[in-house]
Amino acid sequence: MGRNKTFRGKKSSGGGKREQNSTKIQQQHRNATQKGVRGSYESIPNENALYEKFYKESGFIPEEEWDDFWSALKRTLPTTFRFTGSKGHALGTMKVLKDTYVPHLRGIEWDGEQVAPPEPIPWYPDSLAWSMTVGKSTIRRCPPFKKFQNFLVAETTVGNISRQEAVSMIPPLMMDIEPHHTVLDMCAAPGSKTAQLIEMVHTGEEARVEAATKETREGEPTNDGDAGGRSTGLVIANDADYKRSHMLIHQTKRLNSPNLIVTNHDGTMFPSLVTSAPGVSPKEYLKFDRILADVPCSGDGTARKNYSVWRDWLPNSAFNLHLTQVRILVRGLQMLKVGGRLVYSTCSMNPVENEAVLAAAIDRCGGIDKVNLVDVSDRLPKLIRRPGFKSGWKIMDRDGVWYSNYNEVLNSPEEGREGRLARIMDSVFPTEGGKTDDDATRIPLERAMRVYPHLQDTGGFFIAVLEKKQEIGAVKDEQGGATRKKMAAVAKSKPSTTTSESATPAAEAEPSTAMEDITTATPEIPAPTEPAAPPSPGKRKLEDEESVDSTTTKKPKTSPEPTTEPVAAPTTPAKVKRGMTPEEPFKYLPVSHPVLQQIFTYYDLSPRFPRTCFMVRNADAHPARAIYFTSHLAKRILEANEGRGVKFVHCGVKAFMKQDTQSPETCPWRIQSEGLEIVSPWIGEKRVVRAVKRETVHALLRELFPKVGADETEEEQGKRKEEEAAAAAAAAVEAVETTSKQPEQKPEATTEQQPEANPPAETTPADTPAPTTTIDEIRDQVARLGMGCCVLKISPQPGEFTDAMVLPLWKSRFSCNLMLPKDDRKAMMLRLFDDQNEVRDSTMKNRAEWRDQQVKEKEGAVEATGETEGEVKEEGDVVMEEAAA
Ligand SMILES: C[S@@+](CC[C@H](N)C(=O)[O-])C[C@H]1O[C@@H](n2cnc3c(N)ncnc32)[C@H](O)[C@@H]1O
Repeated sequence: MGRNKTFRGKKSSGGGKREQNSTKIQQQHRNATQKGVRGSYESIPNENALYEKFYKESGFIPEEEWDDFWSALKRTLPTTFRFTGSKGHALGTMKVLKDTYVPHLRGIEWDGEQVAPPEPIPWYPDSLAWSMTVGKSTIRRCPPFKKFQNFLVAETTVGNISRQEAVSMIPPLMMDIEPHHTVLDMCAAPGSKTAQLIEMVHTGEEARVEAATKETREGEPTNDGDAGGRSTGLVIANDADYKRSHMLIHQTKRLNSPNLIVTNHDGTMFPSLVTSAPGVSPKEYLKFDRILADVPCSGDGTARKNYSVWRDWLPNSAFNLHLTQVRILVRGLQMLKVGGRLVYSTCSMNPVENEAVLAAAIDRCGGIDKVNLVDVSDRLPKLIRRPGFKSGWKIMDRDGVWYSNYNEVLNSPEEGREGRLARIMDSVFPTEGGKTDDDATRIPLERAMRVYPHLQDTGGFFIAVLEKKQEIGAVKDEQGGATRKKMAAVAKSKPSTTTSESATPAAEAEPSTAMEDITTATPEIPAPTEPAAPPSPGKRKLEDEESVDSTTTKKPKTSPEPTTEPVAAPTTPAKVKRGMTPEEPFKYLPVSHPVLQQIFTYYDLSPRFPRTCFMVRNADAHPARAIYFTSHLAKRILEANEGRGVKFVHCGVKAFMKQDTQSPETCPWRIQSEGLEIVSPWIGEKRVVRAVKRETVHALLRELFPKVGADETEEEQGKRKEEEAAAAAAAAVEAVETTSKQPEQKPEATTEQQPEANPPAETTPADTPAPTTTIDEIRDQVARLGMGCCVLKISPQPGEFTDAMVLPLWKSRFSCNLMLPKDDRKAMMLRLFDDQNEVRDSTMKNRAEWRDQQVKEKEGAVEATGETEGEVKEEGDVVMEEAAA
């Protein structure tokens, strides 16, 4: 790295004179990108004269590579996906792909052509990310691919696989996250990278927890600071858009991380978070070990999947975003610990949004003595990339006129400065050009990484790793220079009609305190206002969004004017827009709370388990429905910042849910499947069922209510049928609730580029005979258990499973039931047993007959679903209702 980049671009015509052909180009562009054109990707021509001119004439791409670059940009992007979850789990699922599916997908010829099987992405560690180029129609019609697709869909639905663009996976890999790190993801929605960050914080956790549980259990006091082997780090995922911050919750939910907080703030003014206890003076503030600033950008590197780039791309989109990008980066650097790392990334290839942003932000923070770029050229050696530009880039305006420096802009015809050029700041131009390589003040911009579509058949991307060397102190004022003042005045007098107004607030609107270093300034939090309406133009096309919205032409919502006033502790939730729900408060339960005590006793929970981290979401701190678990640090932050106006949107994993029970000896708090991995290592043997056999798991998956216990008397049979009918009714209501609870936004799993939305089990005839299975191995154990919730622990054994597993089980009087969502059940049957059969409910017929009889007897007085009234039904779990004892 380090070669000075030269550009072959057409020389600027002096003072920015309009090129002769600019009007023609503009007209061509307008014709090709008529506003309001809607339609499928295929119906939009992959043409945009200005876009082509910009990249061709700029010289960013070496001439000999131009044809490859340009044709790659026009090709459909390969489908790429990543195995998610804890590393052991992800590796296990990946192994199924590798060993079971890929061998059957090799050497296939379809419609007279060789079809390539999926391949691991060469630079992604442990082969956990894969790519495939096979077309949709082949997937739909070619049986081995169709079967493979069923596997992909099932695993994506349950969250073991995430579709994510290959280049988007790079920034987290550059962050070197450790399990104790505090991490901030400043612009996080929809959350593909947040998911990676969370996975990284939890690296090695399973083994650490297992080791911790093997330590002496008896007589150890509850230790508040002891995480029982759990990771002590934290991820704060933030997005300025309220709705999108909720997409983050959906996207990260499957990871069940108690070490995650979701916030909703404008990243340019992200509030300083207090970590010291209330009343402690001086206050202590959170600084981050790692920050990701995956900022809003023009997205011109996403043209292969985002047709709006072809339709709408204009060079001035980048000018509009540049200032917001600089501000987000500067704010991130302020909040970074000395020695900490910040990764800056965009899916744009334009230096205005990349190198120019880095140079401006580093300059504002005091130069490379304070913040420098890290040389990561030895990282991910199989990733082919190009170095960042040292200098030499030029700026093109919307008429296709090139400018080499800011003077050319200032000296351009009057109409330019007052109108079409008003948003060009001097910081979009190179500043390092005059410096030699050994100049101690030179910012080594070449240490950044540029990824181009033609290099490894990906999208375009930009990544830079920054390290904070010293505290920053007060940052330079962006309005300081005379030219900038002039620019700001122009911008102020002439409100923009472009799409990025709120993304580029006039410089003077920014509260200076928000830009001061938090070690030297009184931290301020913008007063609670309506949920921040973010600058939308930079919203990168979601990996999961296949809607046809433009990223560059959408009229943004207006951001509320920020205020620098310190916030008096609000007693009521912030006012919210219609249709948005105010967040419930987070209230931690004292260990002595009778409900917690009941839970601890019933499950014989180890005293080593961090008992102080259970909380509820209501102002009365009343455990009415759900009890959540969070990490210690999340608790500290939520409590220390209560009443400071910080917009916490989400935190905590549901650990226990309230269940209606008629039997007094049954604990009404069942372990929620989300919290199973957290709680199960610490519960006592009296609520554990142990198994090793594959057939036991298969039988429990295939049969909804396997019978347990001895032969029943007639009276017992009646009771069992009563229980099962109630359970079936509950499950029916649950299914309805689960469907209606789907969030509005599509999760990543349900995209157009997703392997065909062609649900496997419903539409695919079973191609495997129903095996004979039995739960004999656990029948007696289950029969001896008291009714209610317990966990099934499956240990690895030669010839059976190779990995340990834990599953939630509900023991009724005469039957048991794996409390798994339907999708999880199906995915497991396919993954573990290659079984596409429907789940069986052999008691259904009996129950239906019995219920009909009851209904007749009561003259229709009892509606099946009415029997579940008052019961808590939670998304994803099959709720079991106990029969009256
Ligand atoms: C490129 S997307 C982020 C993609 C995300 N990192 C991922 O991997 O899924 C940019 C995001 O920034 C958000 N955004 C825009 N302006 C922002 C601001 N001033 N502060 C914080 N977030 C902002 C947008 O709502 C959008 O969700």
